[in-house]
Amino acid sequence: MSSVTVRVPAKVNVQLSVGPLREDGYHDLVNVFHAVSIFDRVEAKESDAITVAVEGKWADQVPVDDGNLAIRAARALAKHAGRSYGADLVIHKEIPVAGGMAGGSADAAGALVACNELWGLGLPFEDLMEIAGDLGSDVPFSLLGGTAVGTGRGEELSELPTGGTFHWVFAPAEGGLPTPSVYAECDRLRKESDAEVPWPELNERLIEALSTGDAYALGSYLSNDLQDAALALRPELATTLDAGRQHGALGAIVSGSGPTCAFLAIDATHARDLAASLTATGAATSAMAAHGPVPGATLA
Ligand SMILES: C[C@@](CO)(OP(=O)(O)O)[C@H](O)COP(=O)(O)OP(=O)(O)OC[C@H]1O[C@@H](n2ccc(N)nc2=O)[C@H](O)[C@@H]1O
Ligand SMILES: Nc1ncnc2c1ncn2[C@@H]1O[C@H](COP(=O)(O)OP(=O)(O)O)[C@@H](O)[C@H]1O
Repeated sequence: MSSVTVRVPAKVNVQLSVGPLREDGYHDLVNVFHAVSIFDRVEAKESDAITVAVEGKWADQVPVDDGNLAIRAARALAKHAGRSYGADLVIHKEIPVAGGMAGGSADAAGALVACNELWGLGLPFEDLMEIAGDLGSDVPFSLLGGTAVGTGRGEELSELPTGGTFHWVFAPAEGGLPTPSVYAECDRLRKESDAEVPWPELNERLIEALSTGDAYALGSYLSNDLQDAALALRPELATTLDAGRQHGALGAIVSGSGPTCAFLAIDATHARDLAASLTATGAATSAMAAHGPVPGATLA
């Protein structure tokens, strides 16, 4: 087999509850992931060494050395298999980079599936999920897809039933927001306000809205404990969120650590109109309509 291609989705967090800072520098989360129809493609071609090339709009913002999460995933898989393998990885990016949509995690998951196939390892999904959890907190969800709640760092996943399809608009923002900086700002703001840090709990009404496919209810229950931190670091995002609400978004939220803003639309037509309004009014430089849930990393 000379080449394998895997399609892997972006994610939005419909609930992101952040617990206290742990000894290991992470936070315990209740993190409800929802995979959406913005995809990277990871191609793996036979080679003597493990290399990566990146194509697409944000390619220049992605490292092509061992800092690339797809390279790290391929190396982790080869180590797990107990021998050296090669693969020329080519990533076709559509997921905003450092945008709070798990773009790097998606490519790591894509590389695991592509190299497992290219190298004929035949490792079961459970093995890939375990390797994924060591690569990053979001990587297991990029493999699984659909809608799921992550606990621990976010890597311990339980699938959630979703009734029907939800329609979204995502407005990427220029420049990234480093995830560690947003978590650190969240801790700083909490320390400053001397607020009691509640233990994260799953919002049962949000789960009900997901399972019944009730977009109006879901829009009212969207929550992200990192949003205040993202807005403190990037205050201009508040204007983008307000613009989406003014154009009828059922919910408006920073996606994960940001800076991408996510808007829940009424249906596909409203999503298309909302994306057009956000760019036409200058509230966003670009906007992408998408839907969810969609499957995780899948052989194309
Ligand atoms: C915030 C979220 C929401 O899904 O994703 P993004 O919005 O960035 O995509 C995730 O928690 C990001 O997941 P991921 O980007 O895989 O994080 P990791 O590589 O595991 O960790 C990067 C850094 O984020 C912080 N981190 C991450 C996860 C966690 N539960 N607590 C943390 O404090 C730590 O500073 C850590 O060093
Ligand atoms: N394959 C990759 N795609 C995107 N970013 C990557 C990749 N590999 C490493 N990175 C690095 O990871 C950082 C976080 O990227 P990403 O995972 O897209 O952000 P987020 O965690 O906000 O979703 C980027 O700034 C980039 O330097």
